[in-house]
Amino acid sequence: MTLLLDIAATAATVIILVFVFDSWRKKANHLPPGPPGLPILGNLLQIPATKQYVAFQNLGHIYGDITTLRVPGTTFMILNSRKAIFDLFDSRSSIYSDRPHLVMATELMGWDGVIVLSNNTPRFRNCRKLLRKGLGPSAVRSFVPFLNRQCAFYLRDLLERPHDFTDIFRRNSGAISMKIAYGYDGIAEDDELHDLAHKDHLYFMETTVLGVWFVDMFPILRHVPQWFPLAYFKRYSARAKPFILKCVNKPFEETKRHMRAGTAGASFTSMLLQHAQGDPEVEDCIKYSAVGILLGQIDTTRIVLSWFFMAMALYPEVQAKAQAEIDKVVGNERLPRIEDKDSLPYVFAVMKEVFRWQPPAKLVPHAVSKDDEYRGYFIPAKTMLIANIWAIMHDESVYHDADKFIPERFSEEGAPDCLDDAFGYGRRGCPGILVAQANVFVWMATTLATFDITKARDSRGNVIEPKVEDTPGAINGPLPFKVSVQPRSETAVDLIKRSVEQSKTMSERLEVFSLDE
Ligand code: HEM
Repeated sequence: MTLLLDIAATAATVIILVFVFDSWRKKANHLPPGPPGLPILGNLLQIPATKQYVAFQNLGHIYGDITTLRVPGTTFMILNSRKAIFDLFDSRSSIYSDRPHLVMATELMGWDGVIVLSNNTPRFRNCRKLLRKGLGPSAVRSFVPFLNRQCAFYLRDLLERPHDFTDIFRRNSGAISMKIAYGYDGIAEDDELHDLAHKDHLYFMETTVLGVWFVDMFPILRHVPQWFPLAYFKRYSARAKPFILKCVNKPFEETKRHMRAGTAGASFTSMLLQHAQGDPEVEDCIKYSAVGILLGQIDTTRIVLSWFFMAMALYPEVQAKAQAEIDKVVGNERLPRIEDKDSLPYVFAVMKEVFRWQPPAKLVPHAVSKDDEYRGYFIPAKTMLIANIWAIMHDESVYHDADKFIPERFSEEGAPDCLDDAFGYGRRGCPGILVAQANVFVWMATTLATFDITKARDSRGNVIEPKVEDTPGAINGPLPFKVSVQPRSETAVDLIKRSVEQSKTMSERLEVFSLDE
């Protein structure tokens, strides 16, 4: 009798397992369509090393706006339409807010605590809450005088070293993020820290590129020793990790030291630490959120402004129209300010068009935490889904002549707001959006007020045509290019000099802000 029961129970278990496996197999076979791949390599050879967003957009034309691709170790999906992205990343944000697991960046490099690579865990949600407070409307209002003031120094640098515009963007945006995150003046106070932040950022950019590090595809490789001939990634991470940990810890500890000495000004870190009451978990969240500000701000701002300079050289008529608006509304007695944004709609449209024409984050990856179904397709838990922001911004059915720079498109009826896409989606949307927009707007407006940007000439006087070519990597900036940056007039030079003198007399400190919003 017992034997019979055993046999019956075993048979029932087998039937259930077969049923579960069969229904899983049917579902797994019902993934969104995609190109056939090779055994083992899958679609690896169909993904180019550069301009993946164009290849992904082309696949979308063939297979539809959700395309499945397989590479060794993972299956992922490309979202090529605004509708699919909003349906999943926004409307189903509670399950589409994880990140793909990057072994190289998190486990080997030491970035496991940073927000941008975290899954949607309780810790992540606490950190996002802190970021909402520390970069919310009240905080950003308090940053405005500092951001306005900082423009004068940026223009002075541009006047002195017009050819070094990329370096000027890099150093000034680094200084702004150090100030907001820690209350530091990164240039004057601690050059080493400033350089550390940039080095850190480079490491971050190099190690978060998808599909480049073998160890991300074959996580078992994380266990190979450093001396192993192909273990370049191990040696690289061993070299980099101490810098990363220093960049995470040093400015945070310095801020705490200043707080104990009573010399700390307002900043994201100091304001939030006052309310942390020594709770180590909250302090850890603050520390890593502050690093998120450095990583989030430094390169995006440099990139947006670089594309802006290129656009102004390529489209002089746009530049002239924006300058005419500034001359009429602001005049030449003072520099434009963040508060002028609503009275400068064309300049604001120029800013939007830069974000649309060359979105800094062209491909944005999320991962799904649970099995899901969409339009009858199966999306298994842990699948990485990549929003092709570039494809949406260059969708001809939405933005005509999408490769051209046409700010006027935003005054046409029904034009979508590209800023809803440029800063990401759902619970993962960029927490620095208010700071970024205020900062980028005022840099663009003050540049237009005081400088003419035109195509450069070589030593024989021939025009050097800037090429609209981007760098490979997670954040896409232009390849190095030359433009000519000249002050618009003697009056503009005087205005810059006067503004620098006035700014020197203003407080460098950020104002105290409310954490209630
Ligand atoms: C110039 C412009 C900027 C652009 C275009 C930009 C764009 C983005 C995008 C597309 C994401 C990913 C969103 C997603 O996964 O759906 C992101 C994440 C993030 N950004 Fe920005 N960003 C900019 C500036 C900033 C600034 C100024 C800060 C801080 C002050 C910042 C902090 C962050 C952080 C911490 C994250 C990670 C959020 C998370 O993973 O949950 N960003 N940003």
